[in-house]
Amino acid sequence: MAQTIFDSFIGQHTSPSTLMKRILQTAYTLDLPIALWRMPKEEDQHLIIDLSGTPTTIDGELEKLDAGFILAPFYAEGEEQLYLHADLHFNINQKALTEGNRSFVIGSEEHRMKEVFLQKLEENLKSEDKNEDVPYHVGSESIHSLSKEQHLALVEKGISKIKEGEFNKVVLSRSKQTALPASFNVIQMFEKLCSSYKNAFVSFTSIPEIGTWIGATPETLLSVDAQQIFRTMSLAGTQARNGLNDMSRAMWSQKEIEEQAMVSRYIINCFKKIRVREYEERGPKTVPAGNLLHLCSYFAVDTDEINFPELGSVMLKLLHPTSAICGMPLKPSREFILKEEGYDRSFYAGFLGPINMEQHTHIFVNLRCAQLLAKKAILYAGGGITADSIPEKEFQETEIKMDTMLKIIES
Ligand SMILES: C=C(O[C@@H]1C=C(C(=O)O)C=C[C@H]1O)C(=O)O
Repeated sequence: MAQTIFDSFIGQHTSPSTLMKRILQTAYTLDLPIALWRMPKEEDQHLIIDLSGTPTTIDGELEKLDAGFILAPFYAEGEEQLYLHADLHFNINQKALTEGNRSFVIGSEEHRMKEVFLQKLEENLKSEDKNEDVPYHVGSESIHSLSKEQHLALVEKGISKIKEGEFNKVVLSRSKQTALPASFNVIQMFEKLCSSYKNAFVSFTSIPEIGTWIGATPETLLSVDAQQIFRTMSLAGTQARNGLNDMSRAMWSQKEIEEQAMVSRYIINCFKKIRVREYEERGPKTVPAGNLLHLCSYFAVDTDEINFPELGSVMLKLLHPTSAICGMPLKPSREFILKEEGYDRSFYAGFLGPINMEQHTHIFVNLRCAQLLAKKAILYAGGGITADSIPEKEFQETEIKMDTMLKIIES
C-alpha cells in the first residue's frame, strides 16, 4: 500500500472541508461511488473511492476482502450486499491518500480512471472555492410514508400477534419525508452529525444508480480489531435523554428490560449454534445516543484463543437481522414485517461499515439514517414491540428517533 502525503497537490491553506468538497465533486463528475465516515469517539474522517465505478456484490465473506466498505439492505436474498473497494483512501483531516492493494493492469479502465481522477482533483483544488453545491447520486424513490393512524394500527396488529403467540417481539418501523432547505449542503450536514453525535458512527455513502444515505448510528452489528477480538452488542430499550447527567439515574420498565434481554438471548443463541462458549458478556448498562438513552450489553470473543479466524463472517450470517431491528423468533417476525409494514426498508436497518481497513472491520446497523433525494430526505425509524407495548408511545419513539436526523437537516 502506497501512502502519499500530497502536500504538493493540496495548497497548504486548503481546509479539510474544502478538500472533502473537491473530492466529492470530482468523484460525482466521474460517476464514481464513494463512502465517507467517522468512527465513534474518533476525529478522523475517512473517504474511499471505488475506481471501477460500480460496487461489487458479495456474500459476507469478510476475511478474504480487500480494504473497503460494505453496505447491505435489511432484507437481502443472495448476493445483495454491496462492496466498495478502497482503491483510493483519503484521511481528510490528515490530508493523506493511501492507495488500495488491488493492482490494476496498465491500460485497464480502473488504471486510467485513477490518473483521470487525480488529475481532475488537482485541477479542482486549484479553482477558487465558491459556495457551490456538493452533488450526490440520487437513487430511485420507493416512498410510502405511513400516516400516524396507519402506524398505530400496525403496532396494534403486532401486539395481537404477540398475544396470539406468533412471536415474542417484532420491530416495526415507518418512514417520513422532509423537504431539504434551499441552502442544504451535504458536507455541512455530515460535519454537524460528527460534532453533535460523538459516540455514533457517522456515514455518508453515495453510489451511482443506488443513491445516497447519511446517518449517525449508535449500534454495532459486529467488529473484529487488529488483535482479532470479535465484538457485538445488544442494544434496545429507548427513552428520551433529559439533561446530560441523568444516565446513572435512568429508570427502565419491565418492558424495556425484557425487550433488551431478548436481543442478548438472540446473540447468545447465535454463539450456541456454532458452539462458541468462550464469550465475555458485560452489561446491560444505560448508554447515550444523541437525544436518547438505550440499554446495552457487550459481547467479546478472542478469536485467536479459540482458533476461529472466520468468526466475523460466520456471525454476520447468523446475526443479521438481529432482534434489535427485526424480532424474536426471527422467521415469523420477519415475515410479519415484510407483509405488514407496507414499505421497503431498503438500506434502513441493513448494515454498513469499513472492512479490513487498517486491520479493522467494524460493521454497524444502519439506524438514525436518511436517504437523500434531489429535494427531500426520507427518514426512517422503528421500535421494538412486545406484549406490553402502548401504540401511542411506540409512535412517539419513532418520532424522537427521527429527530436525530431531522434537527440537523433543518438547522
Ligand atoms: C429500530 C431502531 O432502533 C433499535 C430499536 C430500539 C428499541 O426498540 O428501543 C433501540 C435501539 C435500536 O436497536 C431505530 O432506531 O430505528
